[in-house]
Amino acid sequence: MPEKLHPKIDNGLPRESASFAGGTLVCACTSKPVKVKVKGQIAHNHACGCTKCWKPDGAVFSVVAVAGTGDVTVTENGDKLKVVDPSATILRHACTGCGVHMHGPVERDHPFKGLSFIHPERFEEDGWSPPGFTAFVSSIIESGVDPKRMDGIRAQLKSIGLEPYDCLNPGLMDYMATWTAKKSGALPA
Ligand SMILES: N[C@@H](CCC(=O)N[C@@H](CS)C(=O)NCC(=O)O)C(=O)O
Ligand SMILES: [Zn+2]
Ligand SMILES: [Zn+2]
Repeated sequence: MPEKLHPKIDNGLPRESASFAGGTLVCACTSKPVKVKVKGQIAHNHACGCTKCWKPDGAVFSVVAVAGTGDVTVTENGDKLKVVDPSATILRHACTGCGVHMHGPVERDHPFKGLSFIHPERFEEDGWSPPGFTAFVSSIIESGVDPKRMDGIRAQLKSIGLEPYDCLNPGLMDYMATWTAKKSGALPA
């Protein structure tokens, strides 16, 4: 019996459209939903197993991607948003009505400064770039997943083509380490 990992990855990955030029993220409230416009295609879409990223009911993983913070604009009912943890790197703005995280800018000195984390499943439109890997897989245990299920879950992720990593993927880990090395002087800036 396969695990229910996330509705957008359990029945085949969503298809990217070359004509997708951005769209509108909408929260789950039936009245006065929060709307956030995103310009352009998203980047680094992935499944994330950490306890901090928003997941739909019943999902083991979140699906989360980034856009340039300058391309992300709250257009409706932004007064319903509240930052979940102001001390976190990602300032996750959650809807106080339904709990969906609508955007999460990184504003502090960090390799991801200037990027905003968003959940593309909340787009009204199709065509966004599908997830390409899975991050923070071991962290699902922190949400209560029995460690005995991990081998099966990792195998399932591999079969979907979402290579499981316990942190980020090698490309992003190298990018962050390069930023840190340039800051410390270990590599030339
Ligand atoms: N094991 C931790 C990992 C949390 C974590 O480091 N999450 C990553 C992936 S979203 C991150 O970059 N967090 C930065 C933040 O939460 O601001 C958990 O599951 O809570
Ligand atoms: Zn809402
Ligand atoms: Zn996460």
